[in-house]
Amino acid sequence: MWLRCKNPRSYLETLKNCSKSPWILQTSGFSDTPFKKPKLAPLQERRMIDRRRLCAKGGDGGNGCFSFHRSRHMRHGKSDGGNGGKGGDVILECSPTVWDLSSLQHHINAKRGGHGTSKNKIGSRGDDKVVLVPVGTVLHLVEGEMPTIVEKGSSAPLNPWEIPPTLETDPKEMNISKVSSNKGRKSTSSVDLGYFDSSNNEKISSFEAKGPGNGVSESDKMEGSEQEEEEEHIEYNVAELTEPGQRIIVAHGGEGGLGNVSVSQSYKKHGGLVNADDTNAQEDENDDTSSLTIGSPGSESVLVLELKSIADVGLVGMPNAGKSTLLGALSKAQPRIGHYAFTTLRPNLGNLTYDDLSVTVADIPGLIKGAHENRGLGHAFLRHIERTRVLAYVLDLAAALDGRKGVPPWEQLRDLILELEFYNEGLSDRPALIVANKIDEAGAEEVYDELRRRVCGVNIFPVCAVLEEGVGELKDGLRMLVNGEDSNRLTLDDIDVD
Ligand SMILES: Nc1nc2c(ncn2[C@@H]2O[C@H](COP(=O)(O)OP(=O)(O)OP(=O)(O)O)[C@@H](O)[C@H]2O)c(=O)[nH]1
Repeated sequence: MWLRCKNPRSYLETLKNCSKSPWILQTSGFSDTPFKKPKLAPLQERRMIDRRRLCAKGGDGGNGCFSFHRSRHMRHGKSDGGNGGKGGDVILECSPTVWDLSSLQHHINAKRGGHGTSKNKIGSRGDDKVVLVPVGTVLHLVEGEMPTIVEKGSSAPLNPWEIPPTLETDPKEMNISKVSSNKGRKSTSSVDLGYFDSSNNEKISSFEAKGPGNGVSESDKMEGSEQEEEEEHIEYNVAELTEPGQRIIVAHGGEGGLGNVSVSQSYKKHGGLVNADDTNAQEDENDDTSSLTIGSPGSESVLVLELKSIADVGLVGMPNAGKSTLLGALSKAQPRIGHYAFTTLRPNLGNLTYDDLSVTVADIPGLIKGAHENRGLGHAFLRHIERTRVLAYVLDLAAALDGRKGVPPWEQLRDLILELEFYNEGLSDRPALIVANKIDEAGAEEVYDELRRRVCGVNIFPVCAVLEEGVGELKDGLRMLVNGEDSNRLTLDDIDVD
């Protein structure tokens, strides 16, 4: 039986019911095809995003409360305003479930801390904003504080009712005092500020910067000329997220303001307040310390996140050389395989297991001549090769056979090395071997012999990835490379093109 629906709502209702009944649905157009084909996302949208700019802002601290306890018997009661809560941090967490940076927002703000209230109630701590990033994310700092990594320390619980220490009048120490005053509430959170004292149950250390710009203090930056300030100064590789579960704070929450309990304790300590019940004294206190009750703003930072795959072996080759097929033959990975170029749009990872060793293999999207000038899929993927220990050049023996438009394997090899070197000098300088793929094709044997004559210095493995022929020998070759038993490298001098 056919159903006819003109109203889209009733169409949906009918669609729902349709799954329960054997009836066939016909849309208002009365076409023969009952359902429309889902639209595929355009190619641009499916591309891997492996570089993203991120603006992070920690939550502002909550304000301290200025209140006095009053009752029928006590007209001018004691101070009872609680401290404001600390703002939340913006945290990046390394997760193996995330493939690329496409799900990352450009602006990330953590929640602000709650305000303190009367009866000495401390404001709630602002929620942290935890953002998942892929394994192998590298951070470059454009603006703001250096990120801090979170190291789990002793899990001894803190007393949440610990009374905050009094305020120091020294403005330099004041900040530290304010941080310490949050110790009681900190125990509820897994992460907190980097400058907590060692008695804390979590110790957070600053990252050692690896780039040339490291060590430049804030004051040094301020001294720079105006022109320099206008230019974007990036500190490269300030931190790396390489292990699942690793966390890093990129923007700290602001400290909560002091409630008048903490303020008046300090006042008494320094002789400013003689009698807490004295109204004039309370007014003086109000004037001098009102600024201290305001929570400090959360820190801000601008970062560039860059994804670099981490693998032991990188499969490098021209499009259609058979890299994905080879990855499937070497490991249990099931990458997309197609007879057209650029089937692989993002690096695929596979695990190659030996009895005593496990090796990660990355299938890097195809490179073409001019990739470093952003031709083909561009040079975005060349950065993944930086994070591989050894290289396997996958060459298509059949690319130039039978009048096909491809180039012979030795030219493929030369172009690949040139692309790597154009992108980053020395990128090809790592232990390597050659996979001569598609040996099953007619005429490929002769091309293979020619390849052996023209290329020296590294091992060449004839392979048919589709039929998994020669894969066992290749596995042994890769194992020797990863172990360090074979450290042969390939240079342009080893290739005879003409
Ligand atoms: N005859 C033959 N064909 C192969 C062999 N290996 C792969 N192919 C075919 O070559 C085509 C390309 O294979 P892919 O594995 O997608 O190649 P790729 O290098 O990953 O391609 P990109 O994704 O464009 O980088 C497919 O049609 C495969 O079936 C082989 O050993 N012999």
